[in-house]
Formats: sequence, C-alpha cells, structure tokens
Amino acid sequence: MGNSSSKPFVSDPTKFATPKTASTLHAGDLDPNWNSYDYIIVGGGTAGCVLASRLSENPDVTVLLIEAGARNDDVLFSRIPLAFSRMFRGPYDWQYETTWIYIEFFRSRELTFCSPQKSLQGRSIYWPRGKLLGGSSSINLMIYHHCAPEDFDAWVRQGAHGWGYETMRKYFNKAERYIPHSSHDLDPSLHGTSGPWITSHVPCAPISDRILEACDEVGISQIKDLNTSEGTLGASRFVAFVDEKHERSSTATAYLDEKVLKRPNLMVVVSVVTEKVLFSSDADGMPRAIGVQVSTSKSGPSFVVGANKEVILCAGTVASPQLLMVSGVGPAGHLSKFDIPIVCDLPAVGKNLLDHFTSGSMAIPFETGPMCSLACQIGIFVRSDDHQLHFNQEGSAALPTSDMTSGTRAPDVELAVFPFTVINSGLTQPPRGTSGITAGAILLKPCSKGKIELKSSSIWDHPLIDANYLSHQSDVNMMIKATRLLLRVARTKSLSTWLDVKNSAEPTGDFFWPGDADPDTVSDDNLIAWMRQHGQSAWHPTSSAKMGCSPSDSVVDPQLRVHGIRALRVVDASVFPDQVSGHCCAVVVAVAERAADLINSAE
Ligand SMILES: Cc1cc2nc3c(=O)[nH]c(=O)nc-3n(C[C@H](O)[C@H](O)[C@H](O)COP(=O)(O)OP(=O)(O)OC[C@H]3O[C@@H](n4cnc5c(N)ncnc54)[C@H](O)[C@@H]3O)c2cc1C
Repeated sequence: MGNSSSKPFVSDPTKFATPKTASTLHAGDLDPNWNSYDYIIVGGGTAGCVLASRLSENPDVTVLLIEAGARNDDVLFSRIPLAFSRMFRGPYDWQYETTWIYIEFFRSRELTFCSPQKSLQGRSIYWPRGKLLGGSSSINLMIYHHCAPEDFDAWVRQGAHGWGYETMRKYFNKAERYIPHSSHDLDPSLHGTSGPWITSHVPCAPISDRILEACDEVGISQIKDLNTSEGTLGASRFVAFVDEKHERSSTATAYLDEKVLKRPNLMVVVSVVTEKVLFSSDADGMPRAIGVQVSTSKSGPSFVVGANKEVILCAGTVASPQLLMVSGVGPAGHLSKFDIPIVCDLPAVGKNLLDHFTSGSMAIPFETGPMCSLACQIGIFVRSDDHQLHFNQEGSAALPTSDMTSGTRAPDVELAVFPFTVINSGLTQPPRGTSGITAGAILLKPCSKGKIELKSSSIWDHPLIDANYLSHQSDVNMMIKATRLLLRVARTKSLSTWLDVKNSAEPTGDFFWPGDADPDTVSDDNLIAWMRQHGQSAWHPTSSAKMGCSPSDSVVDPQLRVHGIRALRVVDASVFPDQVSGHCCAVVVAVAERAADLINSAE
C-alpha cells in the first residue's frame, strides 16, 4: 500500500512521490524506498477521472491520479456552457497547433521537415485540449452523443473484441443520469438514470426550431433521440452534459465529487506533469511498467512514484502517444533520432491519427432575431449517398466519394449549426452589431490519416501533429457535397425569412461568405478554396494508439494493455480502433467505464 492519507488536490510532489536521485535514475525493480500506489493514472481528463473514481471504489487498492493542469472547481468559465471559448488560448488549454511532417532524402540520408498544413493554404490548425481536471470534458461544447451503434460493431471487426454496441450501451447507461426536461419528451427508459454523469436537454433558441423545419424541407427527417439503438441518422435536439442548474457536468464534477475525493485510498494530484513512464524487465525479458517520473516544471527537480499493479495512461490523443514515445515505446527508428533508449519497438504509436474536419464557420446574419444562451443545440447527421438529399449542383453529376461508414445506418456527414455567431473558434469578434447563426459541415469518416511524432525527447515540448487534412480527394469531394447541402438548408423557406441570405454565388464579405452563396451556382473551386482558407478541426482527434490484436498496426490489445509490455494500459480517445461518426466524449466515458470494469474484475 502507498500513502493512505488522502487530501483533495495535492500539487507538491514530496507529498506523494520520492525525489529522483542518481540511485533511482536507472532503477530496475520497484524500489522499496519509493512512494507507491497500486494504480497510477496519468491524466485527470475525461477518461482519467472516470477511472480514478471507479477504481477507488475498491477500498483495498490505492489509486494516484496525476493531472498536469489545474483543479477545475474554481474555474468559472468551465461551468458556464456558453463560455467554452473563453477557455481557449489560456492556462487551461494545451493550445496545440498542427504541422505538416514530410521526409526528403539528401545524399541518401532521410531528413524530416515540418511546415504548416500543405492542403490548407499553409495554415496551422489550432487544437484546443483541456488542461485541467476533467480535461477536454471541462472545456468542450457538452454535446452528449453515442455516435452510431454500427461504429462499435465495426471496432469488433477491426480486432477490438468485446467492444460491440450491445456491450458499450451498458456502459453508456452506467455512466449517465438523464434528467428529463420540459422542452423535449424523450423516453428516459432508453437512457441511464442513476449514473454520476448528468445529462439533460437545454432551453433552445427559437431559431433552433426553424432549423429543424428547414431540415424537414430538404428531406432530413426529424428523430426524437440521437442516442438509441435505432441509430443517429436524422435531425434532433442534442442532449447536453449539464446539471440541474444548467452548469457543465464534466467528468471531474461528476466522478470526483466531494465524497469520492475524501476516499482515503485516492490521491488526486494537480499541476504536476508526468515526464515519462519507468520500466523494469521481468525474468523473461519482457518490460514491465513500474512507475512514473513527474515534475512541476521543465527545469525543476524530478520525482518518481511506483505502481504496484499498473500504470494507466489517460493523457489523450496527443499526449498519450507522446508519453509512450518519450518513455521508449514507439517506432524504434523515430525514437533513435532523439537518442531515446528503446523499451519496445511498436511501429503504430503515433500513427492512425484521424480528426473530423469542418468547413469552418460560415456565419449567416439574422435580419432580426434573438441571441440565445447555449452552444450547438441541433444535431443533423446524414449519409452522403442518401439519394433523397440534394448534395450536388443542379444538373451536375455526383462527385465520387469513398464509403468509409461503419454500416448503412451510420452517417458520414454532420451539419452543425450554432444559433449565434462564432468565428474562428470564438477567438475572432464578428463585426459590431451583427448577430447570426454559424454553420459548418463536418466530415465524420475521413480517409486522410495523419500522425504524431516527437519534436524532442522532452514531454515539455509539444509533439508534431500532422492531421494531414484533405489529403485524400474523397474527403475534398465529401466536403463540397456536404457544404452544398448546408447551403440548401440555409435557403429553405423556414430559414430564409430569418436569415439575410444574399442571391450571390460570389464572396460577399470576410465573415459571411459562403453561408450566403447559392448552392446551385457556387463552383466547386470556390467552395474548396473557402475550406482550405477557413476549415478547421472539429476537435475530436482519435486513434493514435489504436486498439487491436496485432502489434504491427495497433498499440493496445482489446483489454487496452500495451502490446509487449506488462502493467501498462492506455485508456482515452487515442485507443479508438477507428473514428466514430459523431461527438466522442460520451464514447470516451463509456470506454473508461468498461476499462474500469475489466481492471476491477481482475482484482
Ligand atoms: C473545444 C472542444 C470541444 C469539443 N466538443 C465536444 C462535444 O461537444 N461533445 C463531445 O462528445 N466531444 C467534444 N469534444 C471532444 C471530447 O471532449 C474529447 O474527445 C474527449 O474529452 C477526450 O477525452 P480524453 O480522456 O481522451 O482526453 P482529455 O479529456 O483531453 O484528457 C487528457 C488529460 O490528460 C492531461 N495530461 C496530458 N498530458 C499529461 C501529462 N504529461 N501529465 C499529466 N497529465 C497530462 C491533460 O491535461 C488532460 O486533462 C470537444 C473537444 C474540444 C477540445
């Protein structure tokens, strides 16, 4: 057993770890002098909070949760739903930027170069990620979405045995406490009602009803609930993770409440960065994770802390593969460029990076109209091969696209509509006195795959993130089709009386084009030029430490154990075997719930 006295939110490493000295520098077996815990969870984000809470339900094990960012409870803007963009570019955001990684050969030597994204007019794309307890669930848009049931059955086909929809549904329900709301008569028996994570509907702006009517007009049918075994195709009001007071219900507020934080067997550490995982070697030569090295600053002293049972990485899609690599687990050739001693040569670490790309905010001004108090309220999920929908220019042939969906009832396009003006992730102010809606088409099943590589051997330097957006022609075509459909929604009778839609196919301003372009006359070239200039991340990167059976193309097995290493798991959005077709916070929570069950049942 490790420390048994547990205080909420410790930030001083001397309270839970042991100073790193020359003798602990290359320690092999777990040093009896180290402070130690049964489970060390690295990253107190969406998944990490779930695991810390569930594993510490067993009073016979000790759990240490280490979060690099601050505590969440005194961050006002994290609680207010509409204030999400106030969390961007500040101390609670990792503020990643994408880069384009390419290799050239000079005199037979392989040289790696980086530059901004090639296919996006040389822009870097901003990736916000939560850096506080609750992680991205403390800064995100709070859209609660199971994605398509077929997505999980496709995971099983890719080798993630045991992760099919019927199983995942149990964990979605275990996590959720749905509170019915007068604005929407959803069937509560299809939802979890006794879990810790509170979900509900929110009051909707009147424009949201017009958006639903507009969907009807273009042939997208309304469905009551996006989160059932019936699937997610259609248009509906989103459920949000908000509590009774309409404040954010993050995994930190939900899973680490006062009662949980008082557990003597749980230590929650904030503002401490895990620098690397430490390994020893078992008698058969197989590496075993025995603890982690932590510090509060790049130049400050380092400390070590031991794991009697397991180290569990929950640092997210960017930081988990980075932590693996700086610790010596990853493609040997890449690690050797930074003189990192190889613990396990795992070529798939950092590969298979998938992100939802969005066309960028297309703001369409209201002529008159209210502002409202919550972010994205309506979910619209469609298939690009739906012949009832009008994706193409009048009289033109359909652009060819690849079907990457998990099944015939799974979407590949989302149309996102915000009932207010949000430009450039909310970081750019719209012109004074303007109000409007903001719309964007989202590519849910990209063909383009990216990767994460190291920039240095230090965890304190951001890694290189190459999202490789729009590198595949199918993705370009899909975005053109999706944007045309979105423009048709804006021009329906239901919306055109509210919106100031121009009769132009050409740009009419920096902020409002192409939301006011005519879908039948605007050219493909104009649409794609807009996206290359304004497109951005929809903030759901997944699959860079992917789950599967084969170590050649996945990093963890279906129990989420890192291939070829004992006592090390990864549990977060990075282990998805494939991109899900929607918003993935609820999926991360369900994955973490199931991982906790797997670990607890082995106890
Ligand atoms: C702006 C934004 C809006 C989004 N909107 C939605 C939405 O509305 N609905 C939805 O379903 N999904 C949404 N998402 C996506 C969703 O929030 C994420 O996919 C999900 O929260 C990821 O969970 P995770 O556990 O993998 O990572 P995170 O929640 O990001 O957790 C990782 C944690 O690890 C910590 N960490 C990293 N490195 C270290 C280290 N070295 N040492 C210690 N700690 C470390 C981080 O600080 C963080 O707390 C959004 C994401 C963003 C960023």
